[in-house]
Amino acid sequence: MAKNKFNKSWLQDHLQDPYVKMAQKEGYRARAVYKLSEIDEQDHLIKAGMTVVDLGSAPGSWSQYARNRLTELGKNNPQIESGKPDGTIIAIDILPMEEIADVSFIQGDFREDEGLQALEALLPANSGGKVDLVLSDMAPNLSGVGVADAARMAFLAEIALDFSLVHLKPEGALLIKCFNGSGYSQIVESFKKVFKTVASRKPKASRARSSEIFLLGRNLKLPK
Ligand SMILES: C[S@@+](CC[C@H](N)C(=O)[O-])C[C@H]1O[C@@H](n2cnc3c(N)ncnc32)[C@H](O)[C@@H]1O
Repeated sequence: MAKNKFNKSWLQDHLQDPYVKMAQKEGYRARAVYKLSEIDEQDHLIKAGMTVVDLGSAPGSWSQYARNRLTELGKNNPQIESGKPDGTIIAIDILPMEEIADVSFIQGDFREDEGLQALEALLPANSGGKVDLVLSDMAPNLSGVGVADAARMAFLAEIALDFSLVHLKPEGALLIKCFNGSGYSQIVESFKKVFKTVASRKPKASRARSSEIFLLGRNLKLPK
């Protein structure tokens, strides 16, 4: 198909997409928010008082969602100022992200020491620098070469897992985006070594034709 024909049909699909329309109506920056919201509704990921790390956060809909949920939960806590979240959100992306109130954002590469250290410096000291929930919607720029793209995706999954091993609380959780193709079963095996429970999720907002799938690990296996 000619390139501009492909772009036209993508644009048409995008404009007709009910999740795009809903995101615009509800003030979210991306339709991706409905992937996280469906998983959160099913798995009750976000709870009051949590420290949440959002890897690959731009344009920001997952951070917006986390902030909205924590603010909703903050209404039950008299110690939380009205309209403020009961919790902490720290986000990182290579790309710039427009400010979101109460979200600390670092523009940096999570694969690089500099980006990682900037993120670690923001982890709240009052919880010993420990985190309750790591979210990763990180995705590499796709080259179209399946094996190379899968390897880049697998690497992002691996470093999100390494970060979680060091920084999650024992009862913490990690949710990552993967491709259900080459390398996926190895990522699942790595998750099973680290977490007591591992589940895959394909939310309705994740297009059926996409090999995208989300992997959720909960409760770290403590060293014996
Ligand atoms: C699908 S988008 C995330 C959408 C976001 N969850 C939202 O709801 O708005 C994937 C993001 O991952 C980011 N990303 C990819 N590799 C990264 C890396 N190594 N470090 C930081 N961000 C990365 C990309 O720049 C991109 O903005």
